Amino acid sequence: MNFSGDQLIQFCTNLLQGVGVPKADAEIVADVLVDTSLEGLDTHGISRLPIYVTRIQNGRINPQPNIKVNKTAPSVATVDGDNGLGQLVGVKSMEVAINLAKETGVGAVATKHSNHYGASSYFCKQAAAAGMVGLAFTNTPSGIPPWGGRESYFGTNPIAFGFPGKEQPVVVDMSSSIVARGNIILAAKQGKPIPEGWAIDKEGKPTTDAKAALDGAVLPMAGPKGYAMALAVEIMSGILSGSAFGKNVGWIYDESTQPVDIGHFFIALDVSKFMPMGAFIDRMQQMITEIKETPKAEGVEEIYIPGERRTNKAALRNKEGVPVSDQLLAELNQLAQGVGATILG
Ligand SMILES: NC(=O)c1ccc[n+]([C@@H]2O[C@H](COP(=O)([O-])OP(=O)(O)OC[C@H]3O[C@@H](n4cnc5c(N)ncnc54)[C@H](O)[C@@H]3O)[C@@H](O)[C@H]2O)c1
Ligand SMILES: O=C(O)C[C@H](O)C(=O)O
Repeated sequence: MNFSGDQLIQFCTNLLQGVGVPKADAEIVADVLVDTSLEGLDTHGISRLPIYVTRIQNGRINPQPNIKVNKTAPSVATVDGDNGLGQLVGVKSMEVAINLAKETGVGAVATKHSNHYGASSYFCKQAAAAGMVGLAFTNTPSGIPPWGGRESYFGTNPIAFGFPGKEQPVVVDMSSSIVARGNIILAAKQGKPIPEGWAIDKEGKPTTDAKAALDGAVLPMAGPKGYAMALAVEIMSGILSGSAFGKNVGWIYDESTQPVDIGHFFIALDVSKFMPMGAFIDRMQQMITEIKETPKAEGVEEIYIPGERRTNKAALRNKEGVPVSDQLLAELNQLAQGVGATILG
């Protein structure tokens, strides 16, 4: 069944309020999740809500965090997320980075004691909408082995950038793994195999069995370069923030009640402190036009700018609604009924 963005935001907000998240915070988290689903990232949008809700219910995530901001220098702050929902902590942290950058041109924020924050692109778009270049990094439970190892150590650690653009921001957002683990989680849920080359099992052997891959490891993107990128992101978001890093990050997918202690890092750069915004946008537009005019390889219909396909998908889903599988719908409605929230559909 398809649901509109507004229906989904209302539903997610109610469900989160049902487990004790204050309305204003629930609305922020709902907006991140639904925006992600609208953009077609079904692995990181509302499909993640059941896990967040059950983690709140079993005391693993704090529904009412006291998020503390400590400004340590004119352009620098640290944030303690108090084990709140990652989307909320992420939005608040990027807000701090943007405000610092408005003053000094640059804002850098290291965030600790957080949770899985979903798709990095949201926070980068938040910065781009404020006329900033935005960067977001996060670690996540181990998924990638160090190059040459056969057991995972690093998270699937995404790195993301957002740049203001004429009609839409340019957003580069990618995990350090060959695919985000969300794709493997989804395949395991649906009982489907995964393509060769994505993962190894716990013995370090290549596997196409999604469940075996979740017990094993996801391979880094671009071989050793993905490993190097995962390591850099781990340092930025885990080590520099004072959060857990590597194997010490809690595994989100078990029934433990211990906080996972994920860390993030956010940077905002005020474009207007480098050049007039109009000049930047014109230069961006010239680059985009030149890229689009590149002669196409055989069989290619269009050259896309990073983030463009997600924006196109959002335009489509804003018209047609977001498809929600029967399985996810049943899962969400069961949770909603359990906490007395309005069901979807
Ligand atoms: N919170 C977490 O712990 C966590 C961990 C890993 C990934 N993620 C999220 O998972 C999501 C998916 O990550 P991913 O690595 O699978 O992304 P992806 O492979 O879909 O895209 C990676 C990048 O390549 C660009 N791209 C891909 N195909 C393109 C094409 N044909 N033309 C132009 N650009 C193209 C995309 O715009 C994007 O910038 C991201 O939002 C990421 O932040 C989150
Ligand atoms: O799912 C995770 O553990 C992290 C991330 O969201 C991913 O999809 O890789």
